Amino acid sequence: MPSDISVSKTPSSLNSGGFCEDDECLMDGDTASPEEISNLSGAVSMLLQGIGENPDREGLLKTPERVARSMRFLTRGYRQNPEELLKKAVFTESYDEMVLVRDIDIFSMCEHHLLPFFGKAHVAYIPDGKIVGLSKIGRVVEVFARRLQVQERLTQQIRDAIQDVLNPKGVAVVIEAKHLCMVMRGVEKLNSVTTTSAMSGEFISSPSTRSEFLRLIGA
Ligand SMILES: Nc1nc2c(ncn2[C@@H]2O[C@H](COP(=O)(O)OP(=O)(O)OP(=O)(O)O)[C@@H](O)[C@H]2O)c(=O)[nH]1
Ligand SMILES: [Zn+2]
Repeated sequence: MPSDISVSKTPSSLNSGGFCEDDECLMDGDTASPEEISNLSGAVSMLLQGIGENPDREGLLKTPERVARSMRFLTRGYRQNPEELLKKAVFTESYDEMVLVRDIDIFSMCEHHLLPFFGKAHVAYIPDGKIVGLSKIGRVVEVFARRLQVQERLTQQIRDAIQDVLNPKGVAVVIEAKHLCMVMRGVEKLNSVTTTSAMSGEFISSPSTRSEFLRLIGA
């Protein structure tokens, strides 16, 4: 097992819900203890042996720890609280037209094969007295994307978090993504793109609002 493991945060920075409480961790930090990295590295080492590799050959010596840290990064959304993130930048404003953040890059991992899916998210809401800092929309997308996912659930979780914190007149989320489990293995459909949507409030009740949103994202 690697002996030179440094950690950016101790488990004591986690609250009772398992989420990080301080700002750095809420945004980007990791909370891995040496023991967690060590356990994960051990599992990767077994995986290497399982595919017939020799984890002790030179090129693979540091791979278990690298993969452990990489997996922690790719799943860091489990340790971040999306609602707390959004609440950090909620402002009172009378603006009541649609706010749309388009073309947000997403990288997630399918829970079936642990392979990436990636693409764009488009997120809109219609404020009802409260707006949110624009970057927080991208951050909330990131929190849910950095977990093992299916695209449908990812889409709904983003909608629900924004709806719950802002209580706006409506939220709309569309995700367009390419799944590597359908591209580099399995059915091997290189150009397939999956689109999912989740909406609430006026995006459901008002066909013109929904159409405006779909037109603005070029759907
Ligand atoms: N609905 C949905 N399905 C997904 C997502 N990511 C991967 N999948 C699918 O999950 C399914 C798992 O099906 P299984 O038959 O259990 O697994 P498999 O034998 O590896 O399937 P193939 O990919 O068809 O080879 C596959 O159809 C994948 O395409 C996602 O985000 N949403
Ligand atoms: Zn998959």
